[in-house]
Amino acid sequence: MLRHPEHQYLDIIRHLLEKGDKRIDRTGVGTLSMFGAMMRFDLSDGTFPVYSTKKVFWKTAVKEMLWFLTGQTNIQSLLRENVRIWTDWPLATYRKATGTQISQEEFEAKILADDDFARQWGDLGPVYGKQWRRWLGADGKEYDQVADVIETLRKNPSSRRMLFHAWNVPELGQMALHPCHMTYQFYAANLNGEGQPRLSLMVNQRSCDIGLGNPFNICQQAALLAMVAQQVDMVPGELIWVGGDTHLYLDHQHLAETVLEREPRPFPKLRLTRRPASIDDYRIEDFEVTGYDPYPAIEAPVAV
Ligand SMILES: Nc1nc(=O)c2c([nH]1)NC[C@@H]1CN(c3ccc(C(=O)N[C@@H](CCC(=O)O)C(=O)O)cc3)CN21
Ligand SMILES: O=c1ccn([C@H]2C[C@H](O)[C@@H](COP(=O)(O)O)O2)c(=O)[nH]1
Repeated sequence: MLRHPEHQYLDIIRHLLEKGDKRIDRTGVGTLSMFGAMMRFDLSDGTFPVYSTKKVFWKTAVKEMLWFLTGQTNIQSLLRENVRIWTDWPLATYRKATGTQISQEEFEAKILADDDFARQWGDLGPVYGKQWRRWLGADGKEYDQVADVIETLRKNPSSRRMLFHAWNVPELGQMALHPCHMTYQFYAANLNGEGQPRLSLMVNQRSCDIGLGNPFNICQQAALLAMVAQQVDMVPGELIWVGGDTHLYLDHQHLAETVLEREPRPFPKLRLTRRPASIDDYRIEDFEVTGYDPYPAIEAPVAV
């Protein structure tokens, strides 16, 4: 039998536990780290790579991807979707600036209720959405990299220039966090053969939190590939994920040991229930996921 593709994830975790380079990182938590990791997932049969060895809240991850695609950078619109994974960063800024010890719940409630407060305290700076959809050029123009890739896929799908990038050097200092998943490069195959062309996506991620971030990143990147493929009348091929500094936070060792004790179960399938008019029109209800039967979730703190 073919080895379950989730073993690629488990192999990285095992490698980090056994051979990871121990260091203090920016957050002060400390990590076991390695440099240069790759995983490949064949999505051509509708597979949706949501790990099974811990429950992954895939809807939250896909909602984050939909939020990137809107071009927005304020957590208010994320909180409206009940996605709370980005609150810690503006919350830390607010606490530091005001000296108050407001709770996360109270802070989120204020962001939701008060637009002025949200404008002042809820913005993450020019992070992913801004760079993907409205990269500000030195010529003063805004560039929609996602729309450009989709147009090239339609007009010139053998192009080697189909990518978007978030590492906007002059704006790095204004971002709450530097981009982690940086380049999204597309590749179309079987352009002259029978049937629909196959679209693949390679993501280059400079920094990867293997316990919390990676499970989200893999399934949201697969969701993006499904959307773009549908928009250009192709079918998903492979998702190829390449990690730079790939690390396990030292307070995630229980997570690592628990997933390694579990035998992966089959990945679920993804079906898009309708064909929205453009890449801007997808909603979470369009994602139908069947056959997801994970082991229980594993709680772990996020390093801020
Ligand atoms: N240290 C760190 N790791 C990350 O993965 C990460 C960052 N920082 N900063 C920016 C974003 C925020 N991300 C996050 C943040 C939190 C969770 C998290 O807590 N996940 C839990 C609960 C999910 C939920 O409540 O819906 C999980 O079990 O997956 C996941 C991704 C990914 N990114
Ligand atoms: O989508 C994401 C976003 C963030 N991460 C992780 C990777 C690192 O652990 C931190 C970012 O810290 P840096 O010091 O800027 O590298 O967030 C992720 O895995 N996935």
